[in-house]
Amino acid sequence: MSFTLLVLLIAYQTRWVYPEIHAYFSQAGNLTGQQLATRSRDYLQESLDLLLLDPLDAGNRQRAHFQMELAYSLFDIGLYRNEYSCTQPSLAALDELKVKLRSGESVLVGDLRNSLLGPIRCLTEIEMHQLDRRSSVTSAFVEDTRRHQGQVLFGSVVIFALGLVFWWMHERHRRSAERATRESLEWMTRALSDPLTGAGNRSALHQDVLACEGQPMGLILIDIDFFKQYNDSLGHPDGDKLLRNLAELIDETLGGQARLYRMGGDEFAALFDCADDGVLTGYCERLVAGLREAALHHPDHPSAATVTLSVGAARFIAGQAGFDAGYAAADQALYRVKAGGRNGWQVAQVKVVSSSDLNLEES
Ligand SMILES: Nc1nc2c(ncn2[C@@H]2O[C@H](COP(=O)(O)OP(=O)(O)OP(=O)(O)O)[C@@H](O)[C@H]2O)c(=O)[nH]1
Repeated sequence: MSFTLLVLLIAYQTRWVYPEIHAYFSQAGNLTGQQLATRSRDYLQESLDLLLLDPLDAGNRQRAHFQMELAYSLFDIGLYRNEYSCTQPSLAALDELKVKLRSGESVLVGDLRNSLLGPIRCLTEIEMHQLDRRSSVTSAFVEDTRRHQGQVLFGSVVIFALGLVFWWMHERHRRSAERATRESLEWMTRALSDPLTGAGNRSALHQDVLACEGQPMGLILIDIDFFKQYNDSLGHPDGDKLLRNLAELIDETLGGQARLYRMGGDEFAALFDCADDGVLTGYCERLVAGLREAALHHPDHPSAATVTLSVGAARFIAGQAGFDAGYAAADQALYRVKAGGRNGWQVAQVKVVSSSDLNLEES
């Protein structure tokens, strides 16, 4: 936009200002009219000087005649004849004098004054008038140039200001778009995460599985044993603290390679790329070992002094059907651990050739 305005300003300058400048300089009459009159007057002055020196001397008369011819040719132009009334009588007086000089007729000093001083006065008048005209043309040109410069300066300032305004509007728009994107990202993150532990929620797990469509994945379901008793004995705030600590512990234990989710209550899930059962077994063992090492005190555990977990795991091919089957298998494995007295882990064997032929087998 600013660029367009700048181009228009330049076009205006080229179209309107420069032709005006040319027009001023092409007024040859105004600019040279004074010079012709000056030169013509000089020739007449020389002619007068020669004749006053000795009006009878043939050489003087001849040279004076020559000077008069020169003066005459510069004096006898349309501009002077049309605009200055003294021109015609002056040319006539010069014609008369030239005839006298050519014919050898005697020329009186009084005649000289009438014949030459008149034209000299006329030329002086023309000279003065042309000078005035030239200076008025020049000052009009200077004034117009100043006005145009003012217009260009004003235009440039306006264009600069418009540029600033457009930049500011663009910047404002960009910032508000950035803020909206950031807010919607934050909102989406909040919508997909558990506010207590910061882990993902059930929707996030679902979304992540679908994003890995077709890949072999591992799923571990983790449930705290006797968490109700923990809460009852230490209170819910401590129960919350345990949930947060466990989320961190599981994350660290799995080496940050698994994504962690809180499925609700005291149940967590871990999801990771998993090409074979060895990886799944390895993760379960690391979990149990990590928890044992942390030795988190449980004041009301019926069979242990520390917090224990029940873990069920399964492999599956990512996708809706594969996940449903894998989740059900891991959940059943977890149930079997609970039923078997808790504090342990089990891996459900699932055929993972394709999502259609997933098949549960107990490990
Ligand atoms: N502190 C706290 N407790 C919660 C939260 N969500 C659920 N609970 C509690 O977790 C407990 C879950 O109880 P149960 O489902 O019986 O599980 P459990 O006591 O661990 O028993 P088992 O799993 O059979 O060993 C309940 O007492 C819930 O009140 C929470 O966000 N914070």
